[in-house]
Amino acid sequence: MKILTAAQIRAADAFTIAQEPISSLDLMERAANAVVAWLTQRHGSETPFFVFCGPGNNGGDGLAVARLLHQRGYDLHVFLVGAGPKQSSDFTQNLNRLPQEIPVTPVTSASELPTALPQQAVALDALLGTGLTRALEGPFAQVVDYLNQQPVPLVSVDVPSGLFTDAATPAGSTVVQADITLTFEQPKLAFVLPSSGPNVGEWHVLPIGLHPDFLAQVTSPYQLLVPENVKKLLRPRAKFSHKGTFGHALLAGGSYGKMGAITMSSQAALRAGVGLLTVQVPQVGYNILQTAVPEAMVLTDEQADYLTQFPEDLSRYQCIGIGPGLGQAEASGLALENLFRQKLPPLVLDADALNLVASNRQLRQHLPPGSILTPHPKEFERLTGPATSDDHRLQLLQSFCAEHDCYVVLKGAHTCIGTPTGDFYFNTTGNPGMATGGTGDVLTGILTGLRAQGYSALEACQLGVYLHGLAGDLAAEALGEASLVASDVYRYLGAALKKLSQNP
Ligand SMILES: NC(=O)C1=CN([C@@H]2O[C@H](COP(=O)(O)OP(=O)(O)OC[C@H]3O[C@@H](n4cnc5c(N)ncnc54)[C@H](O)[C@@H]3O)[C@@H](O)[C@H]2O)[C@@H](O)CC1
Ligand SMILES: [K+]
Repeated sequence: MKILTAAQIRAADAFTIAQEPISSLDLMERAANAVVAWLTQRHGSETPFFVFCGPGNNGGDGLAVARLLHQRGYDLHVFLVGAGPKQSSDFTQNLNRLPQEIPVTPVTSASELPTALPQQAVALDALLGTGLTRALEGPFAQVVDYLNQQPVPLVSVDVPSGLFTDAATPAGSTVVQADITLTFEQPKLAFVLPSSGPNVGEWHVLPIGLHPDFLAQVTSPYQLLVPENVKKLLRPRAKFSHKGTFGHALLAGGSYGKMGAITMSSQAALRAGVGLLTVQVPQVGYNILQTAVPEAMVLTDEQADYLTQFPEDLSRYQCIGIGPGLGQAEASGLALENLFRQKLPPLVLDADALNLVASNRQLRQHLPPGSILTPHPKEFERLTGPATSDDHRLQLLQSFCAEHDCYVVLKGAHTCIGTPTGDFYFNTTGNPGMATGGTGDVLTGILTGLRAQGYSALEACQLGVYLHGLAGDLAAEALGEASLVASDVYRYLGAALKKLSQNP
């Protein structure tokens, strides 16, 4: 699903209005009906709604929602901020349509607001949407500060007011802290970025029938990974297939005290469906691997406690995953340098393999093209230098992937896949329970297992990241978020694969 800029959304509105054709007032009515359908499914008519409207079309949405909720028997209170000569015509028309029984309070300062909203109420933020051009101040900022302190659910219409959708929101500015954001037709970039995402709360995309021709032809470097698209990547297993059909993966890593990491990667690669798995570990890992992962073949290093070499014949492997539990011994770095000089199958690099690459210019310069790197933000910044903002981090991601012709899976609440072509894919699965040691090792195993099966680097990233989060979601559903551990993620990988393949 494409993530569009505010300007593209305006163009989509205009195209729909001209081509469907539909008046902008009726399009607003459609948007308002979608919000009302969502709200009335979750709140009975005993819930009073307090609707805070700005002077533009976002405020117009709020007024239309207030009228439609009133028609359904809800108790409504409307507050107007900034209304006057600059109000939009659809706002004015909806204000004129508002039934007289709904109390309307113009607000020029916080003193005109009720001391506190009743606890059973829901507050609706329809102050400003995608038309935001500057940080909030004056009565807008005062009302937002007030709303953020109210002990009631705060639902933002389209966008939390004060949040810029596709540019950085100035630090320290006043922004609605929404519990829920009901956004129209397409998600916005700010929703998936770490500094702005928390303001959006739980977000839902409400279709309002923008013209499909426009949505099909508009281009955006930013996409969301949604099940409808990810599912198409899955390859069914043919009846006459055998273990050779599903590739042979090599995982390399582990060191004294860190054998769990490579063990979990191994489990994950197997659960991702790889046909054969060999694991290269220091000697300390031999018994551990053979016992914990009987399905894997194990090769041991000359060294007892850390890796100093890779197998000589690499031609039998369709993918090599390196890094989980590797450590940063100098000899391991030298082994990587030697490896990068050879003709290699596709690589997946994680954890200490990334730290070794970050601290060694030779390694960075000879990064094999087409590699998949899976850093968390700190590991990423070791590779690229510090990012000063979310936007800057995306720029660094784009230039790193282009320069090294590689795929970077930047891990986070909405993991972002950067590609050599400059396209970005944001994940939609996963939960805070996965913020626990070892889930990254599981991801490395999944990506290695998928790549070895013949999925392209981009397919493996999309499918792997999505399934990893989905497995975590299924695990959290069964076990709760707090006690979720990394091994639960690979244990639920089969269920995730099944769920994705059955998705309608
Ligand atoms: N036909 C359409 O265009 C549709 C628009 N929709 C709604 O329209 C919204 C966009 O509406 P608008 O473009 O009218 O913009 P907004 O309602 O977001 O903002 C209104 C106006 O406020 C002014 N403004 C910007 N920053 C401000 C600030 N910091 N303080 C005070 N005023 C400020 C600007 O002049 C802006 O045009 C969307 O977010 C969505 O809610 C929906 O009704 C769907 C259909
Ligand atoms: K809003």
